[in-house]
Amino acid sequence: MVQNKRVIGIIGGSGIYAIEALDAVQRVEVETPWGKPSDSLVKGTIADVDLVFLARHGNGHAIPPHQVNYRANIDALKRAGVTDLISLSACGSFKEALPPGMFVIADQFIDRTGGREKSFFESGFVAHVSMADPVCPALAEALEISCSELSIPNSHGGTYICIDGPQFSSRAESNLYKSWGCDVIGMTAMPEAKLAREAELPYAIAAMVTDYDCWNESEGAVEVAKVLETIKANKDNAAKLIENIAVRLGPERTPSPSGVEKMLDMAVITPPSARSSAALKKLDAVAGRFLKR
Ligand SMILES: CSC[C@H]1O[C@H](OP(=O)(O)O)[C@H](O)[C@@H]1O
Ligand SMILES: Nc1ncnc2[nH]cnc12
Repeated sequence: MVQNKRVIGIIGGSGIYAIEALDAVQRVEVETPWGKPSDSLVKGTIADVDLVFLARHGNGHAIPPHQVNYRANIDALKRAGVTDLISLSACGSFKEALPPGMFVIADQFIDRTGGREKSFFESGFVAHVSMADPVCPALAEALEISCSELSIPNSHGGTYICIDGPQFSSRAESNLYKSWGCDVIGMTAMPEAKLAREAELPYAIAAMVTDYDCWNESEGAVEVAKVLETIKANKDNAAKLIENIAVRLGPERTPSPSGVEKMLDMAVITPPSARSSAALKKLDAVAGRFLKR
């Protein structure tokens, strides 16, 4: 059964390592069948809405994007009862119309990463989820309305291309991605959004533009110091956005219009007789609803 009580999961990216507005804060260490998440989960409430926060790059930003344990992060949040997942990320921009400080509520992704664990489903339990519309339209719309209400510059829709990093792109790559029509670039939304889908979690992303990548020669190349400066200048906006979205979404939820909460009903191909007990054991949280039907 789809849960009615809402628990908002927030994954904080570069520069977002805590939520100051959280009340009744509890830090919880979690272990998952996929290993340890990036950090302890921080549970709390804002205006009677339950939230669970996770710092994607861990305490002190010690985990680089290509070594984040994305499976453990999504499993841990699912295990903690999260029903709606919002990612906050820093990103580069390919468009003059998306300048630094703009929050891009991306709704499509291009995955250029390799060597990352991208699925919960392995030998003994095979499933193919749809990534046609990877973002929950209701969460994305709520992000847009919250940004607008707070006068945070925002743009709804757009394609986020995810590279492995940790190096920024070469100018040739940057020009290529721009020519593909990508809007923004980052290093973390993949496989995060894929795994959220496999875990039947509605997902949306607010990607804060911090730079123009390097296609825009008049701006020079990307540097971490400049990225951090932009994040610092817009950090209050991220904090206000989290508070506003919690109040807007409220403590009770209705199912996502995307139907993601029942995604596995259409995706699993391995019949019960061919499923391995080892695979099933690891899927107790991620595929719990499906397996208990
Ligand atoms: C500090 S610049 C590069 C770094 O920032 C972004 O991280 P996140 O998405 O977690 O905010 C980008 O993806 C890179 O990991
Ligand atoms: N230009 C860029 N490329 C990849 N990840 C980023 N994160 C912030 N800016 C970025």
